[in-house]
Amino acid sequence: MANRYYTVSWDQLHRDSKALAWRLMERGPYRGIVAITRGGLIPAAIVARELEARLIETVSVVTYHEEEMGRPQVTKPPAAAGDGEGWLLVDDLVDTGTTARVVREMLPKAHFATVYAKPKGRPLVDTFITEVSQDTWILFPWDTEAQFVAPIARSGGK
Ligand SMILES: O=P(O)(O)OC[C@H]1O[C@H](OP(=O)(O)OP(=O)(O)O)[C@H](O)[C@@H]1O
Ligand code: HPA
Ligand SMILES: [Mg+2]
Repeated sequence: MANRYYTVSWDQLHRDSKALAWRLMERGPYRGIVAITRGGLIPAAIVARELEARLIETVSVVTYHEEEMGRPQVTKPPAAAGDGEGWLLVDDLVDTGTTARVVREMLPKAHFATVYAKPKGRPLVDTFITEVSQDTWILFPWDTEAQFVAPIARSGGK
C-alpha cells in the first residue's frame, strides 16, 4: 500500500490534460495518437480534441491489479503506428516505468507523454505535467467516488 494518496478530480484531470496538450502543441504535428489503455484513454481523448487529431490507435498493457504490481502483459499490440515515428504516445502516468519500457520497445520513435510522473519512471517520458513522489498513489476519478468522511475531531487527532 502507498504511504499517501493524491486525489485527482475530473476537473483537475481535464485541466492537467489540457496543459499537456499545450506543451505537445509546440512540437507537433503528429500523424496520430497511440493511447495506452486503459489509463491513457481519457487523457488521449482530451489531447486529441485539443490537437485536432482524429487518428487514434491503442496498445493495451496490463501491469497492475488495483495497487498490486505484476508482470506487464501486452493484451493488444498497436496495429498501426510502425516504429512510432511521428506518433504521439499517451498514458495517464509513469510509476516504475515498467509499462513505458514495454511500449517504448514496440514504438521506439514515438514521443511519449503522460499527465503524471513519479521519479522512477520520469526518465522514460518525453513530456509530462505533474510529478508526485514515488510513495504516493494517484487516485484517478474513474477509480473513485465521493463519500462521507468523519470530522477531524473524531479522528483522535491523527
Ligand atoms: O510505470 P508503471 O509502474 O508500469 O505504472 C504505470 C502504468 O500502470 C497503470 O496501468 P495498469 O496496469 O493499472 O492498467 P490500466 O491502465 O488498464 O488500468 C497506468 O495506467 C500506467 O499504464
Ligand atoms: O499511482 C497510481 N495510480 C493509479 N494507477 C497506477 N498504476 C501505477 N501507479 C498508479
Ligand atoms: Mg495503464
